[in-house]
Amino acid sequence: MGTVMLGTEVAKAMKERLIQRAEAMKEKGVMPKLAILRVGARPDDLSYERGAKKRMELTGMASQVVELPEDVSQKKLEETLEALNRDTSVHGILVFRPLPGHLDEEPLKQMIDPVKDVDCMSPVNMAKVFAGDDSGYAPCTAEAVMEMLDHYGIDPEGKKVTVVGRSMVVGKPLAMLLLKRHATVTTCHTRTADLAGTCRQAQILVAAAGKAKMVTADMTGEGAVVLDVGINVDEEGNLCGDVDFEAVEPKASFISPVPRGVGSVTTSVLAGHVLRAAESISGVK
Ligand SMILES: Nc1nc(=O)c2c([nH]1)NC[C@@H]1CN(c3ccc(C(=O)N[C@@H](CCC(=O)O)C(=O)O)cc3)C=[N+]21
Repeated sequence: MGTVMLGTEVAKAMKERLIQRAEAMKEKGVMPKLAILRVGARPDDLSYERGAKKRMELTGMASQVVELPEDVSQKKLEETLEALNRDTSVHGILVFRPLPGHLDEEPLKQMIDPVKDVDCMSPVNMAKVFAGDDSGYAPCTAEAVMEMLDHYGIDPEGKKVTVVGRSMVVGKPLAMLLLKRHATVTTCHTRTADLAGTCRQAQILVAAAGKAKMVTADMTGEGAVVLDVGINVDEEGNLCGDVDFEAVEPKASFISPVPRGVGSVTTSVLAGHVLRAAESISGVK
């Protein structure tokens, strides 16, 4: 029987500190503000958007959603991002990804102001994550996994950690955050020869592949800590993770659910990044 790692509990613990910091900024005349740039209406984007707006509101900060149609032109998208870069009332910018297929993410990555880049889209921030320099912003979801481990007193130092997935939003940067904390990290992906065996070896197993219920009981070692980063939407429109929770839970020592797991911490990490951006842009703290 595994202890269920509730992201909602972790978020609750982070909330007071965020409120205090936001309050201090507001007393100095700065209202920290997040701008979300969304193209189209993917269900996972909308889920994140709901969570992020709620978290900003609960911690006393502002948010604004800029919505562009699914078929928006590259030019219009770039102009919109430029305008947010220049807007002095905006401290953090989050561009939902992946973008629709006809759009090119590359110029946006180069363009976003690294200081406002609260979800690590810019190569400047990504390079910092890889260098172990925490003066930039790591992707919020990758950092949320670390917050979950810390909250539940699980130290990755010296442990065998397997990360399933190598995306630039979670898998790859998370491997770097874990390495910084002295874990022995294995990254698995679609071409990994013995995926089940590699996962079974892990003391901490992180599922970030984006494939519903792909982590099964036979892939989980006895007593493993299992973190589910997957945000999938099933046929009925319900959120579900990358882990088959029912089957894996009896073998795990700790396991995070979806929803109310890592995703609910992601928005708290995001709110913290917006605060840090507001502090550095306005020069007050
Ligand atoms: N640049 C970028 N970075 C991302 O990290 C990113 C993205 N684009 N595009 C969309 C996906 C999806 N995603 C979620 C994060 C938190 C919740 C979340 O807070 N979920 C709540 C439920 C919220 C609700 O549905 O009301 C929960 O799990 O309990 C959901 C989805 C981040 N993504």
